[in-house]
Amino acid sequence: MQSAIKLTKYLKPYMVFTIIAPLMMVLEVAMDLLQPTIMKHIIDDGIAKNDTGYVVTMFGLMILCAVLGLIGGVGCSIYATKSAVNFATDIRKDLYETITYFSSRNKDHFTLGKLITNITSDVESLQRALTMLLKIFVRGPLTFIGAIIIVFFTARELFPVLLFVVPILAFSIYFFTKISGKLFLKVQEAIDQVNTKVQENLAGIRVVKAYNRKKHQIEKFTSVNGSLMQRNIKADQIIGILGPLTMFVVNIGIIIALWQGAIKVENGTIQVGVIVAFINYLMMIMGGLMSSSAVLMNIARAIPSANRIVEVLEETLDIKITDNALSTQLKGQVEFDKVSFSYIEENEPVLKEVSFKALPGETIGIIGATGSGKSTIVKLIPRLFDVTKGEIRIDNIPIKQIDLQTLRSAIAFAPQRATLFSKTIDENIKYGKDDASSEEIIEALKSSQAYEFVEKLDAKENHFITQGATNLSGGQKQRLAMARAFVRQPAILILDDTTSAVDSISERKIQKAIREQFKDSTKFIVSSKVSSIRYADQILVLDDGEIVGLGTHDELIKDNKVYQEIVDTQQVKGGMLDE
Ligand SMILES: Nc1ncnc2c1ncn2[C@@H]1O[C@H](COP(=O)(O)OP(=O)(O)OP(=O)(O)O)[C@@H](O)[C@H]1O
Repeated sequence: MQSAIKLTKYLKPYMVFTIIAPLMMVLEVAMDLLQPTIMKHIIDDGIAKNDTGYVVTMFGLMILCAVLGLIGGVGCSIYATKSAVNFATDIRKDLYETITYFSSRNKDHFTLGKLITNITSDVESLQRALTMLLKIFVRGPLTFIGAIIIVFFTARELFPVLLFVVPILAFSIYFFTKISGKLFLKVQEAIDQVNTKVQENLAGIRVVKAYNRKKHQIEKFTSVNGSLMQRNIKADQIIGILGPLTMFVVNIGIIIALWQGAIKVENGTIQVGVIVAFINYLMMIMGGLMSSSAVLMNIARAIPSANRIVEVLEETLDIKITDNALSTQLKGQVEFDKVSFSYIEENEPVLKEVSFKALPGETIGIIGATGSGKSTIVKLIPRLFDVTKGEIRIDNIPIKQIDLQTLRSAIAFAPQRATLFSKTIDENIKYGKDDASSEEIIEALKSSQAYEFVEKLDAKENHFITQGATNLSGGQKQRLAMARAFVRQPAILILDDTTSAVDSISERKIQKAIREQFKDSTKFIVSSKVSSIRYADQILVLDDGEIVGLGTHDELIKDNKVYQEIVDTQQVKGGMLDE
């Protein structure tokens, strides 16, 4: 419930709608409550006394009430929807923004399936609960209480029937709502599981096919889907009993009212109109109780959603934003000062006391065995993670004091896994620079050796990349990801193993382009291939998170054992593999 209260801040901008909606509903309920009483007067004072004028006047009053009720109902719907939809849209937007600030460590706290459920069905469930709350929460109790009061004053002779019917109705509704609330919670958990399975299976569809695991995956999906079905059936069956049961109780109430009413009419204690009005009010009481329980049920279902939403919104971001951070033009001198880093605090550091200095314009090659920490070093520069110990400085300023936007704008980062978006090639490249001209895009494509294949495509730069870039080869994806980095003309260029799927001739052309076009940028090239970093100004040799060698290729080959070993394993007669 606390989470739901926290989310009420999203209602503030729509307070006017949120207040008007229930007020309009009060108007509708008041008009509805008047109808049976008017009906009673038509029967007892109009029809029974043959007073046509009175009947016509009362019909007019009924129509007026109906119109006012209609205005109230429609108005309530409009304002309730405005409030709930805007409320949900703002929460969805904030959730999305928060998730975009998540570091990998933050993302690990939630599965992708959960985050998608969070941003879609959890928000939807809150929106539904709020709409119902604004529309029906006023209507339910008001109709219920209003009808009881009117019966007490206008049909007191039949009031004892209510004393019998209402407690049974209230207890049945409370009982079934409580049970079904718990069951619907389980349904929501099953929906989460189905979402996670679908997301996992679709993302890994090729692996599933390649390893012939289709049957296995279908079986797993069938199992979670079956569990969702069972839970849905159980919840729906329980809630399905409620409708007929309450109707049965009300019907018994009507029979008793007619029986008692008939005796009293015979005795002359009440008139027929009172019985008609009573039956109407009895139906209203049932409707009021049922709709109140539906709202309560929706609120009960929305509370776990609210908890999950708040959990994401309040996730402590790894990357802390400093107040008064510096926004300055960066030249690109990068210095690591005894930097240690652990992805998981209690685990052994992945980087241990790493120190080096890269001057603007220099090329730094980073080489080492798989898992030695190469990618981790470069991920610390744009603050995808923050160091655990030590300090990174750019242009002698600690990076935590540099405005994050300024820092990241000065860096072009092509990650190890080329990620492209389902947009055209042109739009994907513009991710690197919003206002890149066609000439700049072509230049970047040429530098990354992508131009040749792009030119052969029917739509050229407007070729649409499918989701997951399934319509491109691994090498093509890497070239486009590099073009996106190149178009930026950054102070710091980071290429994290971006040529693993690129042939050696193209790679040499890319290296040449980088040397010529990024003379002033500090360039970090991560690779497990000596041929990719051989001409770097400084090569960092990493072994198990430690720098075990720092120098040029010629220096390291003379006296660094680890580097020599790497070179030896990649050497073929007369030169380097891939050379
Ligand atoms: N997000 C993460 N969470 C936890 N551990 C991680 C994460 N990313 C990497 N690691 C671990 O950190 C260590 C260094 O990983 P890193 O990716 O920096 O190595 P690498 O030298 O770039 O390897 P490769 O050549 O295979 O790309 C590895 O042991 C890896 O398992």
